[in-house]
Amino acid sequence: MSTPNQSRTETPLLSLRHLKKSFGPVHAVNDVSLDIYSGEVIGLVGDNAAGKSTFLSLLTGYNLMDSGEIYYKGRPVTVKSPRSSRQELKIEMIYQNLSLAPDLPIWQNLFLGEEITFAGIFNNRRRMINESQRVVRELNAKANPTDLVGTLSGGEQQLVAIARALLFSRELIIMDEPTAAISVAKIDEVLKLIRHLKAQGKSVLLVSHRLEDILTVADRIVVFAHGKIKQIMENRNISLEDLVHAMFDRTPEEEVKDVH
Ligand SMILES: Nc1ncnc2c1ncn2[C@@H]1O[C@H](COP(=O)(O)OP(=O)(O)OP(=O)(O)O)[C@@H](O)[C@H]1O
Repeated sequence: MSTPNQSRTETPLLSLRHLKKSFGPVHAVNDVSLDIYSGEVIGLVGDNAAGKSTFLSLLTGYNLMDSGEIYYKGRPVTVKSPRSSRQELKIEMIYQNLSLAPDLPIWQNLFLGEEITFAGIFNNRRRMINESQRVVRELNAKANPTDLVGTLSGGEQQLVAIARALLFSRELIIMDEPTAAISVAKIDEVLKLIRHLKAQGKSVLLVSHRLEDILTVADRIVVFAHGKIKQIMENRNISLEDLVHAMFDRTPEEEVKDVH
């Protein structure tokens, strides 16, 4: 197994090698290799149609790759489905729309599809509520496990989605535009949660068009363009201008001019 990042000696949580996925003539992901380490936050950026979502879908099992290899802690894994991504790669994907059921209480949302049962038959409601209480408290949320998700604020709903990752001991949390649908006041809370996950040794892959969020929390920034990784930047003293330049080869002023 070749390593694109020679500077670190520990075994990566995930090693991705030469991932490829095409849709007809479109090479959406074209020979992407990346190491993801435990306890790091990676920001994923790129222009529209750069291939970010397709790349993530190969990790979460929603699309099957045409070729390439994925190693979990050095062991080769074939991702066959979303379930195998969750169970074998320990990935939790948090979508922009959060994919929560508003009419169900927090505890049922947390255990949806992965219920704790008595001998595989009856749901163990009491245990699921207790476990939910534990993770909700760990995240310093004020909500109760029996509260309906639909009654929670956008920020609290984020928390429920993140609590799922803690509950099932996922190791990589992928967040797709987590700050797009919430108020500016709540953005800091989400960034705080990302730091909390990192402090727990979890890895976070953060996709966001809010580059200031990426610059605030990411350890490394991966720039996608035309289905490939164009650049991997250590997030040290990077300015917004540097990042925009890496993404578009243009200055932010030129970007703004183009938008108007
Ligand atoms: N299911 C699909 N069928 C056909 N083409 C697809 C499919 N999914 C993605 N593509 C194409 O693959 C390319 C990469 O798209 P992708 O959604 O991965 O980019 P992205 O970087 O996530 O873009 P955005 O930031 O706009 O969401 C695009 O040209 C897109 O049209």
